[in-house]
Amino acid sequence: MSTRGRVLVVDDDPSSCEMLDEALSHAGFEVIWRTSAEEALPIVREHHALDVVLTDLRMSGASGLDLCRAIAEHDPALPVIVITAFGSIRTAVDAIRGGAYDFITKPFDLAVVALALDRAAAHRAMRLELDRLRSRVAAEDHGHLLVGRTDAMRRVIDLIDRAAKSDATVLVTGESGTGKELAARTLHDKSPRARGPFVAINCAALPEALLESELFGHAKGAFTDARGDRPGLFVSASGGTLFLDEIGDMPQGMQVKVLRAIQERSVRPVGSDREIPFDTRIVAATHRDLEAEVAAGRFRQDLFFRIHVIEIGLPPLRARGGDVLALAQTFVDRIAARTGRTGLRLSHEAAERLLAYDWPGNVRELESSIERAVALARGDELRPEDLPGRVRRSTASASDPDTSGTSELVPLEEMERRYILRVIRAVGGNKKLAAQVLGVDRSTLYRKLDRWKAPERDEA
Ligand SMILES: Nc1ncnc2c1ncn2[C@@H]1O[C@H](COP(=O)(O)OP(=O)(O)OP(=O)(O)O)[C@@H](O)[C@H]1O
Repeated sequence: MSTRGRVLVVDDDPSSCEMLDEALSHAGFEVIWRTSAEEALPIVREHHALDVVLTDLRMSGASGLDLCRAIAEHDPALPVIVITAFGSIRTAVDAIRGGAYDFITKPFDLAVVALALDRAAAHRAMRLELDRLRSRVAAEDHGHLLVGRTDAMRRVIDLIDRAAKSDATVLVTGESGTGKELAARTLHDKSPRARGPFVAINCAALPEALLESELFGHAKGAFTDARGDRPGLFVSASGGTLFLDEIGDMPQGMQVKVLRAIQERSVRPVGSDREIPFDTRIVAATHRDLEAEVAAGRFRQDLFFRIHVIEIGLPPLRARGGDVLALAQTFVDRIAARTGRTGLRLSHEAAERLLAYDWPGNVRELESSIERAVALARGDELRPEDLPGRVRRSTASASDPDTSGTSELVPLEEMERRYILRVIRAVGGNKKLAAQVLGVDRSTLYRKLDRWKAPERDEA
């Protein structure tokens, strides 16, 4: 049976308690009563389902005000209504200052008491709902955290921390799904601009004309649909960060305009002759090798230098094996928090498959594999059969073409090729670092890779 709420009545006069009990129960409340603050407090501590406390102010022993303070400490969302003698408004004011939600003066009308209780119970419900939403948002915020304990990720996180302190333009590089956008967002969140907007746009997803008006804005009448002036993203991200995703895919015509905007720190909206200044930090990202794009004449060198002030390179997931399970666990926990399935866990066998697989789609692929596994799992344990086929079929030997410990006899050049690819993989695809490890210069490394004409991923 649903009631109007559960009330704890506290009064040192048992007959008052009995009277309130009878009247309020009759009005549809569930009543518990105690004749002292000392006896009431354990009820507050143990009774989690209380909606409101109704207490007399003056009692022998601890006062209603003392009770108020103790409750505020133990359960600040539990409202307390104090009953004061007529004419002692000052004490009522003191009670409110001491944390009481409301006060009622004696002699009271029972209908007024019931209304005050209703209001307090509704307030309690709202506070609880707010707390629940807050913790959900906090859990989602948690989703902004870059998970990573391997050296490769620690270096990335350290670089983000340092870059966040400056206002320099940053280029985030890495294969698809390695967390470039998340890194950009983390950089923004850690920067002095954190309170400003974080605006992201995918430069590869829009046709050139649309991209231009999105980035720079347009004046009223600039084209058929332009019914009013509209600021572009460079301007609307002022005070914050503009994330230009897939900048390597931006058409050449736009590259010139973006370069000019970054240099001048102002934009001219489409169809306008007015310059609008902006104060926006630029973070760009690409999955392409921009240096190679510059060499091939597809990306402007001057723009490359502008955006390449600090480079944050995200290693592919296969180069941070130690993070795979931590990430998987994070995704499992996140789904568990979202759905209330607190018992979800990875089986040992499933964990082994996750470790053996080489994740060409990187963290995004891992995330979607976990989502799928949770959706398919029969119980709380995620089993290998819940994973996508390609992950399920992976075995350590297939994913780690080692150069040692194999009975296969191969020509020296093949051995060299395998070893070079392995080093490249181990350093997260960073060719400069790979060349250093191998003790050759970068051009030698590129020449060899060109000769084999096999992208290193083929091997993985
Ligand atoms: N280190 C990490 N910790 C936690 N979650 C991560 C991490 N890296 C990536 N993710 C998650 O993986 C997914 C893909 O990340 P994100 O979109 O940032 O990748 P991306 O490199 O920008 O991808 P694309 O190149 O395809 O745009 C997101 O859901 C992101 O939250």
